[in-house]
Amino acid sequence: MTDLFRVVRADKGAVLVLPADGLDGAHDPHRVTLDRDGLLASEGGERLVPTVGDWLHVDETGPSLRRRTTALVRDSAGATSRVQALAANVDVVLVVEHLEPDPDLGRIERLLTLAWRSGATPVVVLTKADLVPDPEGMTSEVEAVALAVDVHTVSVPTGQGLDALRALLVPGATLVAVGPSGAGKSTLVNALAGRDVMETGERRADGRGRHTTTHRELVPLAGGAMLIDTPGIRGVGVVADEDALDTTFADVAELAAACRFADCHHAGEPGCAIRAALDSGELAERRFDSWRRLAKEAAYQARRSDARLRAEERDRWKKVTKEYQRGLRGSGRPRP
Ligand SMILES: Nc1nc2c(ncn2[C@@H]2O[C@H](COP(=O)(O)OP(=O)(O)OP(=O)(O)O)[C@@H](O)[C@H]2O)c(=O)[nH]1
Ligand SMILES: [Zn+2]
Repeated sequence: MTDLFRVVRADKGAVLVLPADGLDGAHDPHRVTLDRDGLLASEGGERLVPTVGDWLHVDETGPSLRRRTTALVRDSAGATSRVQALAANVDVVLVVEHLEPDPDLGRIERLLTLAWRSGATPVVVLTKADLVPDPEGMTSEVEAVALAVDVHTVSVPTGQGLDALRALLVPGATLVAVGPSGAGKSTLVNALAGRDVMETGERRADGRGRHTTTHRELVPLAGGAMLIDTPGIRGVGVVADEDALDTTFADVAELAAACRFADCHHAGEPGCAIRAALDSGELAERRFDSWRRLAKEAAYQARRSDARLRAEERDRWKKVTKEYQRGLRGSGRPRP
């Protein structure tokens, strides 16, 4: 017997799963307990921490994670820890940002980089259009930094822009909403689901403190699409790989490629196309700084992950050598 399940929620010691043929929301999820290390075998051979959106294959030999088609990963703190998968097998990443207070362009760029890195398609959703006098003008400002990305401006109370988002909910599609706390992710998920599946800030405006989403959860929608709500991401350690950065900042990458020196630091070298664009106003200082900050993080993460790989390789060899020596001892031959 083989069966396919989808992880709808991942907790510390267990995951909740729904059968692939029962993702219509009519079933109660099953609980799959994890072993003490919280890992599961995967198709690729590695043991992984399961995350929401993962497909779980179960047969006589036990559960095993299917290879992820896409993965939204963030940098987890600590020098030895690996990246943490926030969601897997996602088709569209909704980068949710409020219009009131003012949208944070740097945060949008950061989350777009996270989204591009995942392999899924990013879409920007600007919420609370009902609270600002000029949503169109603000949308244009965001469009100018979200290159090649669709930007939708919505309001849940008025229903503005929701149909355009519903068009993304094609059967079988998985969408994940990311953004800061209070951006309106849960409100949006509820509006798209047509029922209150996630608690929102509104519900506990009763003095018991504002509700904030505390866990990630996959919500199967009636039309066959699936939506993942995530807790507000505060200063996410974006795992910014270079390709993702070059996509988010295609304009900056193009300029940098036109600098006279291939290793230009854009710090006053002759023939620097970036400097020229900053001077002419073609490139905004804010955007350049945002790119530089993320590029620095990417370089740091790359060095750290190299160091980790080297350490793992060293450990592996230590083990191999030890086993070899043990083997020699066992065979009665002299140790080298
Ligand atoms: N006026 C207005 N308020 C909205 C809109 N969308 C969300 N809100 C309000 O904004 C507050 C925060 O919304 P949530 O949906 O809880 O935000 P969230 O992004 O899920 O926040 P976390 O769970 O903390 O990550 C709530 O009081 C919502 O009612 C909107 O389109 N217009
Ligand atoms: Zn330069």
